[in-house]
Amino acid sequence: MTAAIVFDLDGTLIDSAPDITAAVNRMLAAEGHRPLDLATVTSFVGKGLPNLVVQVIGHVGLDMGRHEELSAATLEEYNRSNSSLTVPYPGVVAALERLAGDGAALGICTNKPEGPARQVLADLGLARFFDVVIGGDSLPTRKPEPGMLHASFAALPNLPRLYVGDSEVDAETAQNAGVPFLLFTEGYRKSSVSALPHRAAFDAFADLPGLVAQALAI
Ligand SMILES: O=C(O)COP(=O)(O)O
Ligand SMILES: [Mg+2]
Repeated sequence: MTAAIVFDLDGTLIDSAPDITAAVNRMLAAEGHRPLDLATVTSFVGKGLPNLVVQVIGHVGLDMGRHEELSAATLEEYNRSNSSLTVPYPGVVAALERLAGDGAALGICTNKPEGPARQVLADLGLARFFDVVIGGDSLPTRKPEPGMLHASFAALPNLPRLYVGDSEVDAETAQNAGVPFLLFTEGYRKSSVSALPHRAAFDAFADLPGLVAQALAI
């Protein structure tokens, strides 16, 4: 099976919301605010760090005029510790090993800033699988604009393309880029599975290699 397969990161390959929440809460603590719970912060993940901070500011009633400063503070807190509470979803490593072993070229297209994305991939032993990592600050646009996904595939061999993600943003990005979308249902999506356009959906990474083979056979 030869394919170019690009993955979203947060909520798709890794459950990173606990470290993101901890970073947000360290920023809030420095502002004298009580912590937010995991579900609240998780609901803010998906459109990149600047958007997450917009939502945090709105939620707790901080001054939106301080967005840039609070974004920098949140990123600094996240960079201080971004993989201690973060784990790959079950079966991710085995699925990536299988896909790579079958000859697939793999990439990452995440709205997380590129620096911490690379750091977390390295810390969790996942960096070796990926020939390209495009982050939310790598290009002038971010998902759901199609540019990041186009750039990810452009860095990989010219093979049949698949994009794997967990969220509304990913489904929209795949549509905008004209790439078949495989939806991981156990990440951070807010809509029902049926509301998100997808070629196939899966809730366990053990099923991914089979779904990829099916998608390529169409
Ligand atoms: O940082 C975010 O907002 C989400 O990142 P993702 O694109 O890997 O889901
Ligand atoms: Mg995601």
